[in-house]
Amino acid sequence: MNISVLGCGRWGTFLAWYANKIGHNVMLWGRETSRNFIGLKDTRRNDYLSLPEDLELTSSLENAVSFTEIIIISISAQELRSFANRLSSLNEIQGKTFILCMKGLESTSGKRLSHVFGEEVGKNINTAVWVGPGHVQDFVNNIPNCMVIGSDNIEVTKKIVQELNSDLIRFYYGQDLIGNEIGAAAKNVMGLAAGMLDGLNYSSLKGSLMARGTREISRLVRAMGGNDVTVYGLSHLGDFEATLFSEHSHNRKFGQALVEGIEFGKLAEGVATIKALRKLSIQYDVQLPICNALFEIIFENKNADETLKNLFLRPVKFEF
Ligand SMILES: NC(=O)C1=CN([C@@H]2O[C@H](COP(=O)(O)OP(=O)(O)OC[C@H]3O[C@@H](n4cnc5c(N)ncnc54)[C@H](OP(=O)(O)O)[C@@H]3O)[C@@H](O)[C@H]2O)C=CC1
Ligand SMILES: O=C(CO)COP(=O)(O)O
Repeated sequence: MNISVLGCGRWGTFLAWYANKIGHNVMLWGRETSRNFIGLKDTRRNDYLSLPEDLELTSSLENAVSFTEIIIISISAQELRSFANRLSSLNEIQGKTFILCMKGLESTSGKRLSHVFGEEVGKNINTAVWVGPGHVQDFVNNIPNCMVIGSDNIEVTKKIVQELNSDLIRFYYGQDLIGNEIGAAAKNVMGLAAGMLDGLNYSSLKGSLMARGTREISRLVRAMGGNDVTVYGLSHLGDFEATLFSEHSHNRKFGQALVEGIEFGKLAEGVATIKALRKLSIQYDVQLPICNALFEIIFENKNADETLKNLFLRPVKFEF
């Protein structure tokens, strides 16, 4: 079938490459002035992969939307609202299925991305999310992984999975949008913490971070009406290897660079997500001590070593 991908950064370009590889006709959209887009047009490659000749590139949003019934979006999460607003002016979006391949929450409101998208584009469209572990560098070397696709409509979820499943990506049907979206966004925040631990020579603490981080996020998901078990699935815990341990993770590298006093220039979604989680922590009256410590380090310039060590001074409590 025809598939369009909107967003030609690291992940969007991979998604287009993947959809083409498994047999779909693909159109990849990027902004006309985008360095990513211009580079792809000129060389048909980026730092990670080469695009086959039959994959179409366009900078016309109208063309990309008219091309297909299934449209994948992968841009910076904080830009989704304005981008969705732009899409909402196109009549062609009516009745189509959009798949959000992003990991974040709106930093000013704490809203999930499917919520933000729905607010801007209205009701007469289907929205799904596609999250879970995976780095371009691994997939293009034929190393498979498992991911999850979820929506509010199981028939929509099944149809997307049927079109996108392959021996490179095994999909599971998501059953809990709240858990999948909060989990996917929050794993980036845990990735920032992991990078700080690496930079401070406390890498051995990453096991504890995994145990206490999942617990903290599962409390929030439950308070928000989701299923706390989802946090232990592919969208959160299942993504820890790719984020807390991988040399490819931008969030982990951001955290490490921060404590080493180096600037990290690439998109680390977890940074904006920390602000969203702080809002949700207050709104739902759930304590998020790890996220809170990261807020203090990143936005209040507190000393990372001391602030992380302070987590040890909290009162003793039951594990579960
Ligand atoms: N396993 C997974 O599920 C993975 C998911 N991701 C997620 O994918 C998302 C994108 O990450 P990544 O590709 O690494 O980021 P990049 O920075 O590489 O790409 C971001 C893209 O967003 C585009 N963009 C930004 N603002 C706008 C806007 N207002 N309108 C249209 N396009 C815009 C940029 O355009 P331009 O080219 O013009 O700069 C760029 O192409 C993130 O949410 C990330 O968490 C990332 C990796 C793996
Ligand atoms: O989501 C990802 C892996 O699943 C990518 O993580 P980073 O954005 O930290 O590189």
